[in-house]
Amino acid sequence: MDHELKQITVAEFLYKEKQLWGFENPARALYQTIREYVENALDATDLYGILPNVTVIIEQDEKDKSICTVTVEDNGIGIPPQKIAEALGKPLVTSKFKIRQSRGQFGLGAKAVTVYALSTTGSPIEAYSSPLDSERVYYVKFSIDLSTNEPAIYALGSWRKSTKWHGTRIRARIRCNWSYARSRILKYFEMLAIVTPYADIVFIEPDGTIHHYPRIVEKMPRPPKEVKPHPASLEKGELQMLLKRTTARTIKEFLISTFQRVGEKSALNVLKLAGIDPSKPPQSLTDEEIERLHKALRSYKFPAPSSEALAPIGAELIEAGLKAILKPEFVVAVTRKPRMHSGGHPFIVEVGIAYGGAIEPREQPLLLRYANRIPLIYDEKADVAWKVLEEFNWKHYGVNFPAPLVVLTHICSTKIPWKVGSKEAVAEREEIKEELHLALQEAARKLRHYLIEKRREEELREKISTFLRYIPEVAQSIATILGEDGVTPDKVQRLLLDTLRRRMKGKELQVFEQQVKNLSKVKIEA
Ligand SMILES: Nc1ncnc2c1ncn2[C@@H]1O[C@H](COP(=O)(O)OP(=O)(O)OP(=O)(O)O)[C@@H](O)[C@H]1O
Repeated sequence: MDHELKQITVAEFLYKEKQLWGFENPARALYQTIREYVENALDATDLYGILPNVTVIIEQDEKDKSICTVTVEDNGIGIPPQKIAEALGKPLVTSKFKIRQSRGQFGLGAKAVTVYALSTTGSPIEAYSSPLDSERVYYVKFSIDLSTNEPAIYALGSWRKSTKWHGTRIRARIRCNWSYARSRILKYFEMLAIVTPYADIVFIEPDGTIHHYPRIVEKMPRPPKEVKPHPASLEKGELQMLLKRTTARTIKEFLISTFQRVGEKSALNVLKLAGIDPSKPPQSLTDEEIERLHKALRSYKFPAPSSEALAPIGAELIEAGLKAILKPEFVVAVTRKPRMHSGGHPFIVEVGIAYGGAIEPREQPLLLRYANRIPLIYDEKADVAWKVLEEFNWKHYGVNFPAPLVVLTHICSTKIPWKVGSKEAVAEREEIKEELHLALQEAARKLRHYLIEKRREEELREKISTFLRYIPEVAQSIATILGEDGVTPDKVQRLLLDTLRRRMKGKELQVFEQQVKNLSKVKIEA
């Protein structure tokens, strides 16, 4: 039997399996290209405490409308000159293999665009970058050599800067379908503006139409900190790798220096549980000992992981974003406390609700999903947030459909359990599902309270207006019946209103005064 084995490079894999990375057709590929570049632009700014300015331009070829050039510019930290081609042209190279929340996670996004450009138009990518504090701008024109998995460089250059700009500008020429992708891309920017109200984003369509999402707040969420791994979060393979690489002299020292939440006492307890001598060198552990250590780390009750590596958006910013973009009459947001999923990965769930105002009534709530501040647009029904929303009973919260209701969900974590590499749906994890449900309940309770108040006010308005409708007539009749000098309908009306006023207080009085104003207006006009 012929059993020929062949190994392909990661670049070739990206080339052959485009659909896994969101490049399955020209419309989706255009959207995915924008996403990958914009998310890199935001990671290069807000993760480092820089208020982002991001410009995105799509141009269509004059002769062939199915070819687009996408340009994305940011004011981020830039890429060191000698690393530009590698960062954007060598698969699995990333600065984000850290335990800290970021939009990027795999080290593949920009490379998937490079490969897609190569496979559809054959064009290289052009990148300009000026790192923070650099006097120069660096230019690289590159692609990927599929057979070696290395960047293929076509041109290099650098020059002195004439402005203070720092950041990265990247340009890709790809096969696209602008008219099919347009609505999704616009939705993406709108969703992005909601959770990034501290960014200034400009998007220019091929016909020159400019969409500007201005910065509406100057305050940014605190950038997340890099932390050590939590001992319960590791797979056995990862533990093996760390044991191989460590410079610690004993296994006890290894545990204390490698992980968060492990001190002298817990290290000794875990090693006792695993039956391993604390003075043993880490590299000398047998496979069986590693297995026992892994089990002991998983079962030992360590304190919960630090949430410093997470950067939730915060209720205040979510509310500001929802208000600015959707113009609702009511908005509320909830940020839950940190928890762990899949053993030891910390996560935080946030939920926002916007109701009424400019929101169109729909048969079901409009769901806006986010993970690590990335808007998620495709594969809605495969997402854990969709499941939670589907099972939610809105009747308990006084909402009857059709209703003008938008629900925003945000999951942030040092490790988002993505369903596939294109990062469009979050997999179901019991802990995440539970938190989403609790956050939704908390926000929906506030909506119910608002709706009850609103209904009460409407009833009150109705009651008072019925009252007031008859007052001029009654005043007129009383004045006529009394028929005394000086008892005018006006005087009687004022007397009646004062009597009513004395019996009211709070909201009731407020509504009454509003309606009295209208009443006298009608009279004057008449
Ligand atoms: N605009 C940018 N500014 C600064 N650095 C950038 C920029 N774009 C890319 N990089 C660097 O290039 C690296 C690789 O980017 P790439 O999009 O391939 O992967 P990633 O963002 O790390 O992960 P993912 O595949 O999940 O998106 C990034 O980790 C970052 O270090």
